[in-house]
Amino acid sequence: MPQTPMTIAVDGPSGSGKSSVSRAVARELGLGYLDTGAMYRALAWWCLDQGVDLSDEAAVAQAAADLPLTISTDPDAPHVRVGDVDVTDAIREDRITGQVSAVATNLDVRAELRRRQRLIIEEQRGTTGGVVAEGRDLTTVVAPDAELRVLLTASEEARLARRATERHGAADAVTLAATRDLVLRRDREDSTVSTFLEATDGVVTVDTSALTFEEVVAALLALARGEVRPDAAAGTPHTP
Ligand SMILES: Nc1ncnc2c1ncn2[C@@H]1O[C@H](COP(=O)(O)OP(=O)(O)OP(=O)(O)O)[C@@H](O)[C@H]1O
Ligand SMILES: Nc1ccn([C@H]2C[C@H](O)[C@@H](COP(=O)(O)O)O2)c(=O)n1
Repeated sequence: MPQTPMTIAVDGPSGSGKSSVSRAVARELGLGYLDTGAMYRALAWWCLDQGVDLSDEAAVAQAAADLPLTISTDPDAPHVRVGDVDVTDAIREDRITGQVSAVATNLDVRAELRRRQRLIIEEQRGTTGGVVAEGRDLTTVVAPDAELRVLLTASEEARLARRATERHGAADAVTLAATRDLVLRRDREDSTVSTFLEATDGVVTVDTSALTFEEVVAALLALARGEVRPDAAAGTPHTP
């Protein structure tokens, strides 16, 4: 546990490696891990389960206010529950991935989930000593005062290949085409309400396109431990 509380905020587009890298960094530093995308996914799941029309903005905002969500911050045992239902796996299904942006672009929903995210971050700072929190608006809106803010990027090609390999075991013409919509359309829609394609002032950009997973984790750990000076200039790429 760090001597002074530490929040590491990580943003980036789909497939840049936010979830997997943030979880590994949290584990290594003994911090909590907060997957904010899972909160938007859980709300989408609940709306569909309750028969709420995702295009009815007022109804979806009300669902966000009522959402009986429990999310684990243990990087070794991530789980998400809505009421008594464990939705950890269900929220990763394509039907949720394909529709979650409708929920995530609702501004009332964002206000409510950000409120909950800030509470979790504060709670983690007082218990485990901090948290690695990842999503699309952590560095800019949810935790702009985080001790370390990182934007993970990767080329479109690299991101599609990673997701295709994860979903289908290979990145060929067919699997890349099947993955394209779930990655690129979603980023297009999500970027209408958040800034995660370019770094804002003071956010360190790590381009992961040509880095292995282990190299990206090592780069973030070096930044967190102060072994590498985060260049305060906006969007300065970091090369480990
Ligand atoms: N540097 C890397 N090189 C190769 N594969 C990677 C790298 N980083 C992550 N991956 C793999 O890429 C896939 C996507 O990573 P991850 O789920 O962490 O991305 P993400 O940014 O959280 O995406 P999303 O926002 O869609 O949830 C995973 O299968 C992960 O293991
Ligand atoms: N802070 C966040 C986190 C996530 N979202 C949106 C973007 C995605 O479409 C969806 C699920 O995120 P993922 O699990 O794929 O990272 O939630 C957001 O708008 N803001």
